[in-house]
Amino acid sequence: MATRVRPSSKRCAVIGGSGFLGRHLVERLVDRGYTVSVFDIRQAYELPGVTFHLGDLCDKQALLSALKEVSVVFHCASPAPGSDDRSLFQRVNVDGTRTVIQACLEAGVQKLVLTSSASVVFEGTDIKNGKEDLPYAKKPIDYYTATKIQQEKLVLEACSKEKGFLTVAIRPHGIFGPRDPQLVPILVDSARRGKMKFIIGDGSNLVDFTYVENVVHGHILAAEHLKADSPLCAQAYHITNDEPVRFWDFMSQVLVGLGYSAPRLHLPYALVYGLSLLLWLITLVLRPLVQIKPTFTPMRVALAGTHHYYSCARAKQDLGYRPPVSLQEAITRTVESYPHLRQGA
Ligand SMILES: NC(=O)c1ccc[n+]([C@@H]2O[C@H](COP(=O)([O-])OP(=O)(O)OC[C@H]3O[C@@H](n4cnc5c(N)ncnc54)[C@H](O)[C@@H]3O)[C@@H](O)[C@H]2O)c1
Ligand SMILES: CC(C)CCC[C@@H](C)[C@H]1CC[C@H]2C3=C(CC[C@]12C)[C@@]1(C)CC[C@H](O)[C@@H](C(=O)O)[C@@H]1CC3
Repeated sequence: MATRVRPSSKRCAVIGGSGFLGRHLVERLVDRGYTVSVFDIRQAYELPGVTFHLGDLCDKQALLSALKEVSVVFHCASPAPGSDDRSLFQRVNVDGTRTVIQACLEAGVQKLVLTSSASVVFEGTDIKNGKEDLPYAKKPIDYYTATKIQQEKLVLEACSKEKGFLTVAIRPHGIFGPRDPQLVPILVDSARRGKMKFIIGDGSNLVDFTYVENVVHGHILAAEHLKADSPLCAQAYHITNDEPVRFWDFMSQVLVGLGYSAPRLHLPYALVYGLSLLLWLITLVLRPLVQIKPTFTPMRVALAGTHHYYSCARAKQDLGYRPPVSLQEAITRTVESYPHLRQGA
C-alpha cells in the first residue's frame, strides 16, 4: 500500500496565482520561505522557485497533479468581475470551487484559504462599518456577487475537523496597487474619454480601498493561524486598510497624481443609477446585434455613490491583523507604479 507523504506546512498552492492578487501573494510567500505551486489557466510571469501548472480549476485531474504534497491551498481565481457571462461565473466560481474542495480532500490538503469579497453582503445600499455577521445579499447586484456568495458558503461548509480539512474565507474590499488591471486602468480610460468630470451624489460617501500587500498579509496570517482549535475554522474575515475614505477623494487623488483633473460637477445619484439601469437593459436587448460595454454600469454607479466600508475588528482580534501599509503610502506607491498611464504618456 502506498504511504502518503505528510505535506510540509510550507508547501502551498495558489489557484489564480497568475492574477493581480495571486501574483502579489506568490511573491510574498516565496519571501517567507514557502515552496509555491501556481495553478492558473495562464502563466503571466516566471519566478525562481515557483512551479506553474496550467489548467482549468474545473478539471479535477489537472488540480490533483498540482496539489501533490501541498498542505495549504489559496484559492484566488475568478472570472473578471466586469464580465456579464452568467454561465462562466457559475462554472468557475461555483462548480469549479466544488471541484477545488474535492481535489483538496483527495490530495490530503490540510487548509484552504478562499479569497471571497466583502461584496457578498452588498446590495447597492449603504453599509457603514459592516461586520461579518451581516446577512449575505438577498438580491446580489450582479452574477459575480451572486456566485461569490455561493462560493464562500461552499468553502466554509466544507470545513471539517474530523477530516483534518480546515477552511477560512478572506473578504477584501476594493483591492488596489501595482499591476491591478481594473481600478486604475478603468479610471484612467474613463478620464481619457472625458467621462470623469462628474461626482455621483454629494461626494461624502465613505468606502474601503485596500492596498494589495495588506490583503496578502491578511491571507498569510489566516493560513498560519488556521488550526483545529482556533476560532478561524469556517469563518469569514474582512481585510481592509482600516481607513475608510471618501470614494471621490480617493478617485481624485489617483487622477490628480497621474496628471488628470479631479471630477467637480455633481450629478444626483438616483438619476445616474436610473440611467445606468436603462443603458444596461438596452445593451441586453441589442446584444445579438451589437456588443456595447458601458462605463457606468449599475454596479459601478452603486459602488461610487453609496457608503460601503467594513469593520476588520474580527481580523484584528483573531489574526492579530494590522494593515502594514497606510492608505497615503499605498496611493503614492500605486500612482508611481503606472508611469505609462500618466496624462500625455
Ligand atoms: N480586485 C478586487 O478589488 C477584489 C476585491 C475583493 C475580492 N477579490 C477577489 O480576489 C480574487 C483575485 O482577484 P484579482 O483582482 O487578482 O483577479 P485577476 O483577474 O487578476 O486574477 C484572477 C486569476 O484567476 C485565473 N482564473 C480565472 N478562471 C480560472 C479557471 N477557470 N481556472 C484557473 N484559473 C482561473 C485568471 O487567469 C487570473 O490569473 C478573486 O477571487 C476576486 O473575486 C478581488
Ligand atoms: C467609472 C467610475 C464611476 C468608477 C471607476 C472605478 C471603478 C472601475 C472601481 C471603483 C470601485 C471598484 C470596485 C470593484 C471593481 C472596480 C471598481 C468598480 C470591485 C467590484 C471588484 C470586485 C471586488 O470583489 C469588489 C469588492 O468587494 O472589493 C470591488 C469593489 C470595488
